[in-house]
Amino acid sequence: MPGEPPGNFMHPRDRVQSLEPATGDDVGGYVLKALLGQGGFGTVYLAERGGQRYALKLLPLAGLRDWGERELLMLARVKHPNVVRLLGYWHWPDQAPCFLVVIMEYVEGRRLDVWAETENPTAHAVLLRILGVARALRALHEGKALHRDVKEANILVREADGEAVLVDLGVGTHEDTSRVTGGSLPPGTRAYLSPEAWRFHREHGKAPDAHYRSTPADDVYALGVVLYWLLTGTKPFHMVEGNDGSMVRSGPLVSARARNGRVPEELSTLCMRLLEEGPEQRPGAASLVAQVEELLTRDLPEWHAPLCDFHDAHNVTTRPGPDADEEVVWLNEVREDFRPRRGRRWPRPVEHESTTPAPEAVPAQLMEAQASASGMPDSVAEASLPASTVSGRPDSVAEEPLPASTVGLEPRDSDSHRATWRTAALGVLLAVSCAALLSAHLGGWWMHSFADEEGEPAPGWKVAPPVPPPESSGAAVPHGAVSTPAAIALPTMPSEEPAPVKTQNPAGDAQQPTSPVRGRGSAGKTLQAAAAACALLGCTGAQVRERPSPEPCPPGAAETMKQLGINVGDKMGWSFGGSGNRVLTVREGWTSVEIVGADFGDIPNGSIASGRLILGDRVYGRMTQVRFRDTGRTVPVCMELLDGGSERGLELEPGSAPTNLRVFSVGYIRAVRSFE
Ligand SMILES: Nc1ncnc2c1ncn2[C@@H]1O[C@H](COP(=O)(O)OP(=O)(O)OP(=O)(O)O)[C@@H](O)[C@H]1O
Repeated sequence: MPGEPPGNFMHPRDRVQSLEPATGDDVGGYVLKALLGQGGFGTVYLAERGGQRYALKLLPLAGLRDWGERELLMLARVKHPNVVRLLGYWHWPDQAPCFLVVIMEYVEGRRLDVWAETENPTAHAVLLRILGVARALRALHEGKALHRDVKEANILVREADGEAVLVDLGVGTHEDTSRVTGGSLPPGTRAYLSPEAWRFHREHGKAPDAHYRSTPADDVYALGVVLYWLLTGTKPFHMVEGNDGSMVRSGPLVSARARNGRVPEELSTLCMRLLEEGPEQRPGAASLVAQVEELLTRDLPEWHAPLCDFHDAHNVTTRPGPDADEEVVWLNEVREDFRPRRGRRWPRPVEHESTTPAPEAVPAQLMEAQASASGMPDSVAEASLPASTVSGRPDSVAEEPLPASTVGLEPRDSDSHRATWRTAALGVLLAVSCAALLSAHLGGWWMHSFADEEGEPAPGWKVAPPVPPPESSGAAVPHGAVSTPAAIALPTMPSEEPAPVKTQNPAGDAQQPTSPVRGRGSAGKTLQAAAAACALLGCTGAQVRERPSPEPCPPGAAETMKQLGINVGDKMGWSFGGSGNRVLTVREGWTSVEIVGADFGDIPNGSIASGRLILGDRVYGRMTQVRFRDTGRTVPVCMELLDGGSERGLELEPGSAPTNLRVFSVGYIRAVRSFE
């Protein structure tokens, strides 16, 4: 559904949340197996019935009936292999219906952004997916319908045949349907809105009855944004606030090929045509299909080379430079000779655990081949999840900059510690096996050795710190420049390098420029987590750390996020301080992270999110305020920290101790309705 709920929208789901079913529940004979996605309006589950799998979308009836029925109408109208298929619907529960339940075919696959991040596709492969979406749009447009929310998150790449399937017609419209939205902007997601929609908003936004009427050219433009991101790893523009308060583009449009020299010229030209300023200059969907089909006949090598550089175990930085901030520039400016890194992530080598001598660096592609050949998991972030539940990032995020309230950085990318994934994985395996054995047999001893290493555990570490109920403090969640003990710890190991990071005050002010990081490779993390959890839990006997208690958002956070164009579930990158992907040491308490990768809604890239780190079975981050990088404006938000695999909280890295929590320095930050 829309990235941006319409007008003066009060979320009806808040009213029915307690009635909402959960995984494992039976909804009219369909057993909910897994959460596939939760958007601004509905919740989508993988469900099973009679051995068959389905996707069930639950939309609260209260207030959303129009939207739900609109989605039904749209789905019923369009029957196309590249559009998700409607199988039925009913109101649930039968006695006192609260939800519209839409039954759809289950598209087993990955979101387009996840697919791209994992596969590091070629121009040819990208074009095949664009062809599927173009065909879907052609069918919609020929049927006088518009999708109005074309974006990576609404395109699934079906595992079985690789076809792109368009989902979420919830804010689509048909020439016969009545208008549901208010306001001068159409529903949809800001980064994908056409220039003419923004122009209309600028010129007529203040008029009470102004209503932008979307056209097929809006869908085509949005597909252009998708294509541009697939080719370059960045959005064509960032929207920034202009002098008059309206949203304007951050700079001129740079061709896809200028951003990434691996993009074939003709494909770049096509992409730029989709992004033309004037709607009449863009091709219609039918013409687009024909042009794409024609381009697919090209057979030059450049069409079959990966568009981006591969991640490998150590290339977490791009190019060496006299100044590390060069990479920050890379993130924000035109780069002719650099590409974002994509492809399956590498197991992070566990340099300190492995005693194997470092082999020579192995080219990324070759390493990938080795990884596949051996059958070892090469992408743990995705290996253990149903494909379509793996969420990806909407922008080139996992490879970005940061500040932080951190100390104790442990470099991951040192040449002197190079090891292949094989030796690294073996190292982890051995370390974990040992950890498990030791914890089982020598728990007391280990606890003792911990005390030796860390000194007396800090008071309160034996149980997860209770989260004070919001009423108890008078404020729901601390925000503003309130400081709990700083989430800064001293380096714990002599081998750790001094932290090349800035420090921050509790309000989250960045005091030094940031250094960049790259996406985290996460294979082996389960094992590492096991080791770390064992270190923290098993060896201390009876203490079991659990998740922190749920908490509501700070007052005003939901409204503010809505105004900023951020919906519940939206994600962006975050980073703790330092240069590069790092394990670093933090403590519970107030902390700050940098929002990295792109603007998050209207929050500028590089702004500082602050909140608390809480130790449970993992380290949970609850961010309750954001300070804008450019204006210094501080607003309440409700966002949680996810790790690089989009799991809530940060995994404890080996070597964590109660007062010195070792975590990885980058991940995702997600807008939430409450802290669960
Ligand atoms: N038929 C399907 N098969 C598999 N996964 C699906 C299906 N429909 C939706 N999903 C997954 O669920 C996610 C949310 O679905 P959808 O976009 O329809 O919900 P929404 O509430 O409208 O979300 P949003 O407000 O974010 O757009 C999708 O991004 C996709 O990953």
